[in-house]
Amino acid sequence: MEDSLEDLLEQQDGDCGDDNQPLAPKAKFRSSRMNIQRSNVCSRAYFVVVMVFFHVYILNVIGLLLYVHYNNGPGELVSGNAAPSASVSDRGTALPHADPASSELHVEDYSHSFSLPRIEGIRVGHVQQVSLLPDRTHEMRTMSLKPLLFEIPGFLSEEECRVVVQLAQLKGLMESQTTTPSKEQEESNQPLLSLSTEEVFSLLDLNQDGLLQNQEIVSHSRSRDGTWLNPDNLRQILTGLEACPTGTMTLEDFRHVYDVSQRPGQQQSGKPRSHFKQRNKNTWLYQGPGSHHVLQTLRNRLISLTRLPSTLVELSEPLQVIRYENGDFSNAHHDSSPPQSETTCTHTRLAGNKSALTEVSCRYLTMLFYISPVEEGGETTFPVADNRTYEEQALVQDGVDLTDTKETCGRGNIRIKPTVGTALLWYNHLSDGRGWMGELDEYSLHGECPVRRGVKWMANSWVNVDPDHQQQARYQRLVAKRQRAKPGMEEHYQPLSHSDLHQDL
Ligand SMILES: O=C(O)CCC(=O)C(=O)O
Ligand SMILES: [Fe+2]
Repeated sequence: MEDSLEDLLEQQDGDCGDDNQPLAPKAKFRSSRMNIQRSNVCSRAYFVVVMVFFHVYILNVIGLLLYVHYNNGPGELVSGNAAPSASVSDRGTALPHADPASSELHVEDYSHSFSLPRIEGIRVGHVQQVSLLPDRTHEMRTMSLKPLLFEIPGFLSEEECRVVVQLAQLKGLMESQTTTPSKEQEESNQPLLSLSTEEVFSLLDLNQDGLLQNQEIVSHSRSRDGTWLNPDNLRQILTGLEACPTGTMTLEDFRHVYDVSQRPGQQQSGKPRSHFKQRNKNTWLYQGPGSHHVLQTLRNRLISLTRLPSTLVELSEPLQVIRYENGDFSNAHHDSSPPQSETTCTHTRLAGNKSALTEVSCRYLTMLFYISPVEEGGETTFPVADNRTYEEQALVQDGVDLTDTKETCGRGNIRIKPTVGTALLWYNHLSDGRGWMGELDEYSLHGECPVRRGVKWMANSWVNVDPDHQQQARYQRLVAKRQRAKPGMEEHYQPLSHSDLHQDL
């Protein structure tokens, strides 16, 4: 009986085909037990279990691949060709276009996949090597963590700086000046800068066609920061414009609306007037295809360094070039605005139905370039960088106002000397914790100390992002659609918002 069982087991073992060696007689019984176990291993149930695990594993791998695909793919659709991390070629590249077929997708279907990379600061003083040019690396030093601020010496060569200055001079600069309003001015609601109605009209009329268009007025939303037109003026002018049957406003129409908006008691906002003060001359340089290769290079380096989607950068404001003369300065301010339900971003306004809301600048990050040597003064100050807490009231201590760079420049936490070719990069907003732009980083407060000797040239590159990512997606879809509707326009393509209002060089 035992023999026949053993025979049977040995036969099964043989079926497995892995051990047909003759066994020594003493080991025979033990070997039979082992054979029983082996025969279990080869059973159908075991085979089924292995196959189930195998299939589950394969399904997991496929699921993971699909997840990665759908998280990257649509992001690129909205964002265009993300530039390769910090290694972009120094030549200007063609403007990437959204894939027409994919852009038919519903906005909400892919809005979750937006993501804005951030450079790691590690700690103050940390230096990282970045490769922006094929033949050299740059050192990027962390200056503060609140805000996340970096300094990159030699970001531009001296020759590139000269080109940018010359392009700005060729284009021509516009005066930008605000003065401290006196108490009486505040009370009587006089404009911050006494400009005649004709002068205000002319400043607003960017294309100088003798008519004001809606776009021209809304592009001045920066006046919310205290330049020569305050938000109440702006709202009243916009309302007046909307009432014009032609959709444009002549000087006569404007005179009526503007003069009324200047009368005491007409200011609707109860908010205190901004104390932002500045004096400089500035202009805007388009950086898209067809522009000077140095301007394109600059933008490509920004994309490369920040790893931001290139379309996002390409749809942002043009390069602002500023000239500060002796005594010129800008008081401490934020370049961007806090996300609020009663405001909307200027740059995405064309895609929105939020025309009743106040338009504000939405700038995820600032890149500031020093493009000339400065003999003395002109430092960039970050008065509260890396402070333990931020409180607006604490900015004024013992009668000393830290936002008043004219008086208190030396007291700021960080003061950066302008060195030709150096770039500063900082994030104006925190992350929302989901990879998109969140709250305004209050610590990004900064200003410019008065130029004491010589002239200072600098440039600002702002990357515009709408905190409402669906609105940003709608805007980018609209631009892509407009591009498709104008085949052959690629060579001369300009972003819809700001560049439409500034002549191309
Ligand atoms: O010139 C500087 O150092 C700062 C300028 C600035 O903050 C600005 O233009 O927004
Ligand atoms: Fe600024």
